[in-house]
Amino acid sequence: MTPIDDAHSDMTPEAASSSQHDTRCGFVALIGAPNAGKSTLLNRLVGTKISIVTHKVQTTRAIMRGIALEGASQIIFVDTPGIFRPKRRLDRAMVDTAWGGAKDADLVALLVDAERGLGDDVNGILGKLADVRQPKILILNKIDQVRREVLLEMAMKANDRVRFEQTFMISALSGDGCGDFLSYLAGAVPPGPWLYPDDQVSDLPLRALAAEITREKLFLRLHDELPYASTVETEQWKDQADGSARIEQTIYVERESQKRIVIGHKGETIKAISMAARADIQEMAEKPVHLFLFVKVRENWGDDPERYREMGIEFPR
Ligand SMILES: Nc1nc2c(ncn2[C@@H]2O[C@H](COP(=O)(O)OP(=O)(O)OP(=O)(O)O)[C@@H](O)[C@H]2O)c(=O)[nH]1
Repeated sequence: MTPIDDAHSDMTPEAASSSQHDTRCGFVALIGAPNAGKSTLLNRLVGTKISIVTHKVQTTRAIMRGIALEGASQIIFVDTPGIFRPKRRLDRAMVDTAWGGAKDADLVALLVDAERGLGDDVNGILGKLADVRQPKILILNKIDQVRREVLLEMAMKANDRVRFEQTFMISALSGDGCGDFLSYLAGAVPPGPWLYPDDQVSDLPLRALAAEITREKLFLRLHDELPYASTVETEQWKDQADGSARIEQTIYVERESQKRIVIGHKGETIKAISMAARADIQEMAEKPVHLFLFVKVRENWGDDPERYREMGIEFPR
């Protein structure tokens, strides 16, 4: 018998039967080094494209949430920006945001790229995790690439350093082990009413998601030429009478030279970015989309705290 069943045993039969339908709801922070696979896992568990996966390291800046439903449980994921050694001011803000997300959550899940193993970055995170009070879960990801013995040794080493409630071995890419992880979370989040209607998979407004999609296309196309400090904002989203949406977005870069790169020869680059983004935004919005992209220079963008705040990043007080 689970503790919950015990608690019900002295209730009236009616109360006991209605409480069997009691819901659970909680926040799970996904913590991990850049490229550990957080976005891939989140996309899989939530079943819709919410967090953006790119091969560019450190692209997940703002905290994004995806909501998974499993049985009577609603699991709200807080996808954190990559935790890594801060260099610039923006980077430090990202790290603080990531740990802030962890402290507000009911559970903290550390996702480790098992292919890379327990390097300096993961060891640093393990050191900090020991001070986190919430129940902690270890997830070794990319098991499709790693031998079993290596995985077991890694799991043991990590568990020696931090008291994890549970260790999961998964492949976010193939889905192996992801269902077990989700079932575990469904039972681990606290009893309580759902915070979001069940058809709502993300609390990010469509405009922000649309901006993320364009930013993904921008990075996929220009990964080596553009600093990740470039950003995209949806300035206007108009649902039109014919059922389509007219969307205007601005790509902000730091220098004139970057503006030229984004636009490309005869506008070819921006056209390609726009076409790719439009296709994905259309799919997300489930309606035809007319996308208009503008490129503007915003100098010293990376040092402007107001910009971070708009992205949900707060500086420590
Ligand atoms: N082989 C393999 N590759 C994976 C797996 N999970 C993720 N990847 C790949 O790892 C890379 C990084 O994945 P992301 O999901 O973007 O990583 P992230 O942790 O969100 O990265 P940041 O946003 O930089 O923090 C991508 O190329 C994924 O396709 C897996 O289970 N197996």
